[in-house]
Amino acid sequence: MKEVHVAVGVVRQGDRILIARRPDDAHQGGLLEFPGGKVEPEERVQQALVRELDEEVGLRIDPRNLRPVIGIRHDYGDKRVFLDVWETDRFEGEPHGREGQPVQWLAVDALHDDDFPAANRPIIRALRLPHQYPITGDAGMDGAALVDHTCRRLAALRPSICLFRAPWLSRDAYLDAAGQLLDWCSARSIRLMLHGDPALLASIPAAGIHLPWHVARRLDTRPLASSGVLGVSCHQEDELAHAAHLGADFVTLGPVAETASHPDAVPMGWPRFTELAARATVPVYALGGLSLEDVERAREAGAQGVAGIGTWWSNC
Ligand SMILES: Nc1nc2c([nH]c(=O)n2[C@H]2C[C@H](O)[C@@H](COP(=O)(O)OP(=O)(O)OP(=O)(O)O)O2)c(=O)[nH]1
Ligand SMILES: [Mg+2]
Repeated sequence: MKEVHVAVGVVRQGDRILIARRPDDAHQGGLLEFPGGKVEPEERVQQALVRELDEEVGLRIDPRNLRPVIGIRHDYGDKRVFLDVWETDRFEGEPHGREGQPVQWLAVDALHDDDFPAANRPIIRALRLPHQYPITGDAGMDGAALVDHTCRRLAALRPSICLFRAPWLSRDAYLDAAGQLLDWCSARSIRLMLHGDPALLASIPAAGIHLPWHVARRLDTRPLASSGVLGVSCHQEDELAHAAHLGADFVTLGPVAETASHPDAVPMGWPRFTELAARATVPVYALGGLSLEDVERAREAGAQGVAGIGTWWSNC
């Protein structure tokens, strides 16, 4: 079955997104959708999206204002699609359903998986995630010093999500520090991710769990409810597939470049990263030897953004 290349548009106004309803008689009919449609032969995806947004909802967009969100391959059984998703918050015109379809502005939190075609799940995940995923560092630091330092760095960066990674601590020491960080983060709307075994969440009700690959590989089903956030550390293609099978909300993939925290790991480089991200069916953060300056480059390579220690931990 030939794959259909679909240009999909995430049009933002503040924190709300333009959503349409697919006609009852269309493929995946009756469900909600991001406006868009098939890329015609000879058309670039951005051109196709500019055309579709005009035809479907009456908006005029400059293709230079489109930014990549994610690319998702999905097999519906009766149709195979490649959803090539782009976003913009710059448009002219008042959106209206030019093909008679209802359109509305919905907050990201009001987008529910079951209202959309199945292929949209990772798109909704991607829209809920930021472009930076900071990970704590500094092997050897512990106790109050580690908690204080982490809070100071978080106060400076103000991320919306953060991974507390400290594999050098005992389980008790890790849980103690994580409990203090959770109080601090909750008061500032920072989603704190724990690192390691899903059972940690029973002691500390953090936003979610990030599984190192050696933990992820032993699991066969998603280890937490869909309201929690599941991240998985991946390094190669079969690991990405397993993370998707576990229902991961996102993965990290790397190392992309050489990194001081894992000096023995062989970097995959941007070309390989781009290839793997294109085949992934969950949002992928680029990891390893990157800094905040690499966010744009990572997004061009198909990433959700940049994850890492070096991105924010030093330069206190
Ligand atoms: N536009 C859009 N299509 C989606 C989404 N999710 C999803 O699985 N699809 C699928 C459904 C369709 O099989 C395909 C898009 O086709 P379409 O019906 O929008 O194509 P089109 O606008 O060119 O319409 P037509 O010429 O076939 O009438 O992608 C989504 O969020 N937006
Ligand atoms: Mg369409």
